[in-house]
Amino acid sequence: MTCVMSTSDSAHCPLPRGGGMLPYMTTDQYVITVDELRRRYAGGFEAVSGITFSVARGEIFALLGTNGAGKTSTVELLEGLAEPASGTVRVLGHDPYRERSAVRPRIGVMLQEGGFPSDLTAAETARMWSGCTSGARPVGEALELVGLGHRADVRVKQLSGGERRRLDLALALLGRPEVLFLDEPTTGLDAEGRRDTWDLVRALRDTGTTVLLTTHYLEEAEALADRLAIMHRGRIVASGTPAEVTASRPARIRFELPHGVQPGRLPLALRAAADGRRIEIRTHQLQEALTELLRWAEREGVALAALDARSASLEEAFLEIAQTELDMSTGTATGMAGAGR
Ligand SMILES: Nc1ncnc2c1ncn2[C@@H]1O[C@H](COP(=O)(O)OP(=O)(O)OP(=O)(O)O)[C@@H](O)[C@H]1O
Repeated sequence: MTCVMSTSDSAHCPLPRGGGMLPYMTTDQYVITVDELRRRYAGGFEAVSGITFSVARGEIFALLGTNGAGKTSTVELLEGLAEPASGTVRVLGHDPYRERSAVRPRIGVMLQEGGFPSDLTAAETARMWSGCTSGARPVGEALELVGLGHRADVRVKQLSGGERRRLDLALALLGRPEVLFLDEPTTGLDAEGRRDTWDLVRALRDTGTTVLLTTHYLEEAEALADRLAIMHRGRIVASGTPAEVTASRPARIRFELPHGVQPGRLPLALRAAADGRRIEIRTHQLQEALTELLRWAEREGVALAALDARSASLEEAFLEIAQTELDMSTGTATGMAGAGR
């Protein structure tokens, strides 16, 4: 949990190597830069193994990954809670660990688990927090922002898990942070709460706040992130905009052939996996393949039941990447080109 206050900017960032930087950006437009970052725990286990990325001002950047991939370990380095084993981190032009006093006032942090005194009400908790935050917004405003205005006088121990997550977010927002770190911000929220949080995060981005979030919900990353990086075992294995990450994965066309029409009658290029009458085609040329299929169906007078054509979702891309990485680590894969390597 963080106290959030305010000071002035002096962005001065080293250039990150690798695929982390947008070509049209200059270094001072990046508020977070990470270069060859490593983190080791006592005992020598390396949880973060040389990652490089950068986040531009006013951007929402998502860190995704399998359990234990190193997301929280990375975010803690960005928040200045621990010192890297090697590599560099700059947040708003400063080393967040060594120049903590310059960085902390300008960032807001929502940890995975916020520890609140359970006997205080939501408003009392926020007021306590506000006491160590310079330039804090009014407590009522912070609670309203996260939809907790009507629960201000309820004790923390009586709030639901989702409401506590919202209170956590309200505290992170108290100091009007320039950079907001959100570690799994919507875990425990219902569908409506999740959508509300997405709207709030987008609104913050639209007013210039830079947001770095971790999430297990791929749908959340797809809906929110301007850019993202997928981590696996301490390394970034894919990165880019959601569209870039999914574009490298094949699209899918599914349909059922009518009785009496054999899969062998499909145009040659489209013959793909057939499971009885059910056909699945995987293709990197969705438009061309679909056009060819529909023309063939019209020509042959074939009705395609349950026709479904779609680009790969982030979830499919993620699962494929995770599986490929797993296969590679057990020596059974054919290989994978990670965009962020
Ligand atoms: N204090 C610690 N000491 C030793 N190892 C740790 C410590 N904290 C985390 N780890 C290990 O580091 C690895 C990365 O953990 P981390 O919490 O960063 O992953 P994550 O991607 O955030 O995972 P999740 O999605 O499950 O929250 C894991 O293997 C974890 O067991």
